[in-house]
Amino acid sequence: MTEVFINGLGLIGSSLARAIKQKDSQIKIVAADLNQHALEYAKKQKIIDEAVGSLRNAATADFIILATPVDQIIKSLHQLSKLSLKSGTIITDVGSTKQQIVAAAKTLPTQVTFISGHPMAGSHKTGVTAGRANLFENAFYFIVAPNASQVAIVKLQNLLQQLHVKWLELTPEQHDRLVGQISHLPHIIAAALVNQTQQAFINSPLGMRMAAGGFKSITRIAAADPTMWSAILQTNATIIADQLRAYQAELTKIRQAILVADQKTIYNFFASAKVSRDQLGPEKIGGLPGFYDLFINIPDRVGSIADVTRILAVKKINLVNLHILEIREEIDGILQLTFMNEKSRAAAKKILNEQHYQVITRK
Ligand SMILES: NC(=O)c1ccc[n+]([C@@H]2O[C@H](COP(=O)([O-])OP(=O)(O)OC[C@H]3O[C@@H](n4cnc5c(N)ncnc54)[C@H](O)[C@@H]3O)[C@@H](O)[C@H]2O)c1
Ligand SMILES: O=C(O)C(=O)C[C@]1(C(=O)O)C=C[C@@H](O)C=C1
Repeated sequence: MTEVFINGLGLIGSSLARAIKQKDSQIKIVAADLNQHALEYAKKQKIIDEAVGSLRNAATADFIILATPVDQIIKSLHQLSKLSLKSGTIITDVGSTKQQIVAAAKTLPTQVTFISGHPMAGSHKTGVTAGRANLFENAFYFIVAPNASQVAIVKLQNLLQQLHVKWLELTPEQHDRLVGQISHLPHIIAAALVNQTQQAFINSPLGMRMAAGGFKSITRIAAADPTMWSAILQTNATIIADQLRAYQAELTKIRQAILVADQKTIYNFFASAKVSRDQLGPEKIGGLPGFYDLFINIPDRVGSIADVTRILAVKKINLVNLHILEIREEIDGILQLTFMNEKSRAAAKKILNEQHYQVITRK
């Protein structure tokens, strides 16, 4: 019988547990958490089979999932490296930063495999009661596994099959730069805006309560858990500091334009943001109907996208959407191809593989 050990049964850990049980109720889930209430609740709701005291009980597990705040994940990896674990165990984590976690995993014994993971969906809510099996549906799930075999990666993806995510492999540095910009920086901006607004209304406490949709949508994530976010910022400090500086420069630019009534700069500031934001797509990821995506690496040269669409057109494979995901300037682009159904996706995968394109999606 497959045994899964989860350390940290909050929003993310319990969502994974629910999805694993949905895939196969015979899989045994053992969990540890500092919060006894979380464990009792999970046991009662049959989200887990057994609650235990600590990581020391992970010795018989086939999979170990670390789902505590990032600083605690790093500590757990050091603890695990001193335990005698089952040979072939796959250890994974769900932490929001990767460079320090992957470095800490280097101390693990060679008979286990470490595959770092990061589901790119979640909530400002925390705890076991906020979790749900379809939290990550259609979201990206980053895999950072410089030393893992494809066989091990596929084993983990099979365990997490019910999540219905889009798998994408990144290096630790690519990962931390990417999420620094699209996740960590926005959380800092939201919290800073709430703090500054609070100060602005220090003598009129009802001021913030007057806020309508605008303030509420940009600050929803300021309600996120401070423990989790302190650990994230601490483990991605240099990258976030650079991104914050670039953001401050953008604020300085618009401040200057306002002061000198430079209407053209002000207009372009909003117009360029609107074009980019309009391309972002739907607000909600969890619960959307399934899309059939393929991700391929494309070389950074004129005509490379046209080459891909021509190959598909010759085979009469219809594309629903095509999107270039630029992760960093220096590396090749990633092209996201969306199809109407699985049959088209599979046919496209086959033909593009034959033409030596590197397909990076796994299902
Ligand atoms: N919240 C999100 O949107 C989101 C999304 C993706 C990834 N993540 C990452 O997932 C991880 C968990 O986040 P979450 O949102 O589930 O937080 P959470 O607060 O809901 O859950 C964390 C759980 O870990 C437990 N815990 C803390 N320290 C522990 C320790 N030393 N040993 C055992 N249990 C401990 C807490 O009691 C809690 O139940 C974090 O690393 C976070 O960066 C969060
Ligand atoms: O939806 C939210 O509330 C989130 O903040 C989720 C969110 C993010 O998008 O920044 C937060 C942290 C994670 O590491 C991944 C996802």
